Amino acid sequence: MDVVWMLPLLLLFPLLMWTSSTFLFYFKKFFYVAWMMLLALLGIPVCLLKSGGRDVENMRVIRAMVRHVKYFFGLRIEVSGWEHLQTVGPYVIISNHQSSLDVLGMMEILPDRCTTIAKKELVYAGTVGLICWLSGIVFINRKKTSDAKSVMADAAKTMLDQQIRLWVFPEGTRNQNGDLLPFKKGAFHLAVQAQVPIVPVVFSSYNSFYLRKEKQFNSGTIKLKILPKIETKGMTSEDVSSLSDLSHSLMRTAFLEISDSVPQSNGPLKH
Ligand SMILES: CCCCCCCC/C=C\CCCCCCCC(=O)SCCNC(=O)CCNC(=O)[C@H](O)C(C)(C)COP(=O)(O)OP(=O)(O)OC[C@H]1O[C@@H](n2cnc3c(N)ncnc32)[C@H](O)[C@@H]1OP(=O)(O)O
Ligand SMILES: CCCCCCCC/C=C\CCCCCCCC(=O)OC[C@@H](O)COP(=O)(O)O
Repeated sequence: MDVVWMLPLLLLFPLLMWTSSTFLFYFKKFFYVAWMMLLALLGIPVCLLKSGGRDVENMRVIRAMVRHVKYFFGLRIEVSGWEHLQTVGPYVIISNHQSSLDVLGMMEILPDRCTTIAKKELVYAGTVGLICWLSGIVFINRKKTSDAKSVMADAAKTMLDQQIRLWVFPEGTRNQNGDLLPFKKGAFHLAVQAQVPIVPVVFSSYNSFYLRKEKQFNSGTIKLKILPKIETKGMTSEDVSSLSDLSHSLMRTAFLEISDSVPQSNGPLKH
C-alpha cells in the first residue's frame, strides 16, 4: 500500500484504541449501575417477603445477590485476616472508600447483622436506594453535622439493643488519590459511645485497574485486608482523637503494603 495511505491509518489506530478503551470504561460503568438497579429491583420483593420491611437481615439478600458481579469485570478479590471478623456481638467496621465498586468487596466479607452508614443522597438512587433503606442502612446528612451526630448517637444505641454491626467509611467521601484522606470522627465517637471494638478493613488501591480520570477500567485484583480489632472499652470522648490517629496509621500502613506502588495518576505514593 502507498505510504501516503499508511500514515493516516497509523494515526487512526491509536485513536481507535483510545476510544475503544474509553468506550469500554463508560460501558462497564453504565452496566454496573444498570445491573445493580436490576438486582435491587429483583431483591426488593425478596426482602419484603422475608422480613416485611426495614430490617438488617435484608443485607443477606444483597450479599447473596451481589457476589457474582465481580466476574463480569474480571475482578479477583483476595481476602486476608478473616479471623479478625470472628468477634461475637456488635462492632464498628471502618474502611477506606474509593468507588462504588467497594460494594463488591464489602459483600465478600460482610458479617451477619451488619449494615452501613451512607450519605442521604443514596436513598434517592431508585431501586438501589430502596433496597438500601430496606436493609437498615443509616442515612446521614453530611452537610448538617449536628443532625449527623444525633443520627449516629441513635445508631450507637440501636447497635446494642438489636446486636447490629455498622460499617463506616471514616474518610467521609470517595477518594482515589493513592493514599487515605484524614479521618472524620463519627465512626470513633460511635464505637466509644457503644463501647464496642473497631475492626479496620483496608481495600488495596484500585489505581492498578481503575482510573477515573484516564477513563480506564480493566480487570484486576482487589486485596482486602482485615486488621485485628481495636478495643474501646473504658474509652471516653477524650480518647476519640488518638483512637482515630491510631486507626489511620494502622490502615495507611496496610494500604501502602497491599497496594501496587506503581506511580499513580495523582502523584507517586508517599512512603
Ligand atoms: C440486590 C442487590 C442490589 C444491589 C444494590 C447495592 C446496594 C449496596 C448496599 C450496601 C452498600 C452500601 C454502600 C454505601 C456506601 C456509602 C458510603 C458513603 O456514603 S460515605 C459518606 C457518608 N459517610 C460518612 O460520612 C461517615 C463518616 N463521617 C463522619 O462520621 C463524620 O464525622 C460526620 C458526618 C458525623 C461529621 O462530619 P464533619 O464533617 O462535621 O467532621 P468531623 O471532624 O468528624 O466532626 C466535627 C466535630 O464533631 C465531632 N463529632 C463527630 N461526630 C460526633 C459524634 N457522633 N458525637 C460527638 N461529637 C462528634 C468531632 O469530634 C469534631 O469535633 P472536634 O474537632 O473533635 O472537636
Ligand atoms: C445522588 C444519587 C446517589 C448516587 C447513586 C448512583 C446510583 C447507584 C446505583 C448503583 C450502584 C451500585 C451500588 C452503589 C452503592 C454505593 C454508593 C456510593 O459509593 O456512594 C458514594 C458515596 O459513598 C460517597 O460519595 P461522594 O464521593 O462523597 O460523592
